[in-house]
Amino acid sequence: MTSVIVAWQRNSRPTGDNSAYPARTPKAKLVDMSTAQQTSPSATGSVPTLAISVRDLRQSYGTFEAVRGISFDVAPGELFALLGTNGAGKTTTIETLEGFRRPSAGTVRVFGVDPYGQPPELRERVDAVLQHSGLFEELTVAETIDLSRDLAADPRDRADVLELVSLTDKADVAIRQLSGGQKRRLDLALALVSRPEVLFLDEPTTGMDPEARHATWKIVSDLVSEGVAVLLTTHYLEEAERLADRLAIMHHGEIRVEGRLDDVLTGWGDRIGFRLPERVRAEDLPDLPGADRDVDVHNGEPWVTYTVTGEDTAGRAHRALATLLAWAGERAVLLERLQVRGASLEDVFLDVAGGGVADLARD
Ligand SMILES: Nc1ncnc2c1ncn2[C@@H]1O[C@H](COP(=O)(O)OP(=O)(O)OP(=O)(O)O)[C@@H](O)[C@H]1O
Repeated sequence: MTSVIVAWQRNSRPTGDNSAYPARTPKAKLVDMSTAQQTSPSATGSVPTLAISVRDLRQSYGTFEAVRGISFDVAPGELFALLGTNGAGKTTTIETLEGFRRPSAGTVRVFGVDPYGQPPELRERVDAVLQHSGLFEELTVAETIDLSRDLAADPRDRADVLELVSLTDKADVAIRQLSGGQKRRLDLALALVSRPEVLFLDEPTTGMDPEARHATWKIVSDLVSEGVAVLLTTHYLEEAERLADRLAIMHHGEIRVEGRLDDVLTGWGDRIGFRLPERVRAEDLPDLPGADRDVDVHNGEPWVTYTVTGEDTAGRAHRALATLLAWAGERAVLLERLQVRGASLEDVFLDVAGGGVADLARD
């Protein structure tokens, strides 16, 4: 009985729910991960090729609409990163996919099945690292893992799981004595015990030191290589850059940008930047063909950025740079710390957070 409570608590949201939680029950069926995704039928009897499918999802808390008509898919062996500003609706989306909330409108499917209430055919195949883990503070690490193992049909060995997350030397330590980052690693360990085919990771590396974070990235990429579908939310953009096959950026409940990282960054243009020379006024800077100019303050210094977007970005950035260098040469102006670079995910994110971006790179 205790183990059921632990598993339920570990996957539950503590407050403010808008629907009753379905209690988790012990897992009973053995799942062969190598074949399950090809052979498990959907509710309609067809063989779904998508692990996760979200269509026109809307989710409201009372009169407040937290998720406003989003759609995306995740295939087996793919990691999809859901990024976004605070309160954008990422956790709400994951909780809906986990089966904790019924959509206000639209549909969500996991292997073709409606996840609401965590139906038995999905319990075997899905696990999560949620933002609020709900570990029992008085239990040891080993006892906690064992309780999760009791619920799994084909659990990983306790020693293997502990080694995977580098908690072997903490096996006999009580949860209350773990650091925040160690607790997060234990959360991940618990999600790995049951060998899930779909893994929801809601800010899984928050509180981890850089080494633990890198180790977690390796674990997650190995899982994806083995065919696991992962839906990740994170505020660490580097994490998304390292792990994501595709990503979406949410803002105010909507997906504003979606696509493969390379496509998104290419669509966001190239940047030519330099420190504003002392004897040049911002209004005296040249207009460069096909480039938008912006002057602001970076690290306390005036900084000029020309952004080139649209068709043939590379060619136009090249021509803009040539024009700029000719202008500087004619005036004997030195362009300090001159740089030409592609857009970063941070550029895209900040544009989205600042509003005013057009949807781009949508599949
Ligand atoms: N139980 C709830 N009752 C009412 N409003 C809620 C509830 N849960 C979330 N919200 C609101 O819904 C919006 C989306 O919240 P959500 O937690 O999904 O965002 P998020 O993208 O995960 O944010 P963060 O990055 O800060 O974790 C927020 O405005 C939040 O205040």
